[in-house]
Formats: sequence, structure tokens, C-alpha cells
Amino acid sequence: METDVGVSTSEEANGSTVQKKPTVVFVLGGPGSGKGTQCACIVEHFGFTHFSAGDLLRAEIKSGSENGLMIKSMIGEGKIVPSEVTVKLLQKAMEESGNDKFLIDGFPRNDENRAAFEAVTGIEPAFVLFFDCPEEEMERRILHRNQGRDDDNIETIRKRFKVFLESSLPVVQFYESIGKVHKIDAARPVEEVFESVKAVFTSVNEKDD
Ligand SMILES: Nc1ncnc2c1ncn2[C@@H]1O[C@H](COP(=O)(O)OP(=O)(O)OP(=O)(O)O)[C@@H](O)[C@H]1O
Ligand SMILES: Nc1ccn([C@H]2C[C@H](O)[C@@H](COP(=O)(O)O)O2)c(=O)n1
Ligand SMILES: [Mg+2]
Repeated sequence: METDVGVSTSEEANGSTVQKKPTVVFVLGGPGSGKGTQCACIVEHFGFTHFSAGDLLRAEIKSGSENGLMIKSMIGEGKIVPSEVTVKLLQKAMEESGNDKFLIDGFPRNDENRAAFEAVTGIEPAFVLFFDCPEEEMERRILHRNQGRDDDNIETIRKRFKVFLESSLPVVQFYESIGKVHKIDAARPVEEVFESVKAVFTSVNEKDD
């Protein structure tokens, strides 16, 4: 059933009401491609609220919720948590944020994620940013990340890469087929990548004006 996440209502001059859905940008890319790093820059410049699906799931584990152990075990195996759980966390975060512009990072990770989000929120992404990065570079970045993530070990990293190729890339290809993907070469220094990201947001904003 569809709910009205962040829907704002405005009254037209003729008295009719218009409902505006929030703007959602999905931020996709392999593990360690730099999604979180770039999202932090986008937030500073473009007024979006950033939600990382992985961060929300890790917070759920820490909170001691009834799903915590299941989520921990799936993340440890590099597997994708059932969409019902992740979509609920995203929906709650969006509702509580007070904003109507969201960067959703690391989601949708598979076609089930994509379909569940659309069915529950009724929202389709304005566009999708895809950070394209070679596996060796992603592996190097993750192994130097040092954020104490349980899944940043070589065995789980390899599993995450496999899931990315088998389940997440097809979602990117789906959005490509409907013309929604902006592909960014992520194998460059952070500032250079962000220059390309900025150009995407600026051109989209200009088209909307
Ligand atoms: N362009 C870059 N060049 C070099 N290092 C980078 C770049 N972007 C991010 N990093 C570093 O690589 C590591 C992974 O980046 P980040 O956490 O942003 O990736 P991610 O795509 O969110 O990964 P995950 O999917 O595992 O959450 C971090 O230590 C970050 O500082
Ligand atoms: N849509 C999602 C996003 C993340 N997860 C799980 C599985 C991932 O390996 C892990 C870490 O995500 P990241 O922080 O690397 O984006 O979280 C998921 O099941 N579903
Ligand atoms: Mg991340």
C-alpha cells in the first residue's frame, strides 16, 4: 500500500490543491566507489538530506531491534537484507526529516528493493547517480577505510562485489534503459569526482527552472 512520504500540498490560485512528491536521487555504485563521500559534498552544496541504506541498517543492529541479529548476519555475509525492512527504515527516516529532497545512497540494491520502494512510497527517482569504479580501486579504498565496519574484510568484500555484479548492476541497467542514469567516473580524486557530480545537479536544476 502506498503512503505519502513527504508529500507537500499547495493551493493554486483557482482554489484547487496540488500534491508534490519529494525529490529522490538514488546514489548507486559498487562497495567503496565513494557514494558516502560524494553524498556529504552534495548535501553541503545542494540542500539534500542524505540517507545511506547501509548506515540505517547498521543503526538498526546497534539499536538492539528484533531484526538486528538477522540484519547483522546478512551484512556479514554480504547479502541484501529483505526490502520490507530497508524500505521501512528509509520511509521512517524520510518522514521524520522535514525535508523534501533526498539522496538515497546504496539503494535500490536489487530489483526487489526497487519495486518495494516504488510500491510503498509511490516515488520514482528524479535521476540516478552511478559511480563507476574498477574493482581493484574499490577494494583498495575499503581496505584503507578504517571505520571499524565488520564487513570491511577481504572475505566479505569479495562477496559484496559478487552481489553488486549479480543483483545491483541490473538495477543500474534498468534505470539506464529509461534514461535516468548519470554515470560518473569515480576512479579520480574526490574533488574531481565532485566537479562532475556538481555539473549533473546544476544541469538538472537548470532544466527544472
Ligand atoms: N575519489 C576517491 N579517491 C580516493 N579515496 C576515496 C574517494 N572517494 C572516497 N574515498 C575513500 O574510500 C573509502 C570508501 O568511500 P565511501 O565510504 O564514500 O564509499 P561507499 O561507496 O559509500 O562504500 P560502501 O558501499 O562500502 O558504503 C573511504 O575511506 C573514502 O574516504
Ligand atoms: N539496500 C541495501 C543497502 C545495504 N544493505 C546491506 C548489505 C550491504 O553489503 C551492507 C552495507 O551497505 P553499504 O554501507 O556498503 O551501502 O548493508 C542491504 O542489505 N540493502
Ligand atoms: Mg557508504
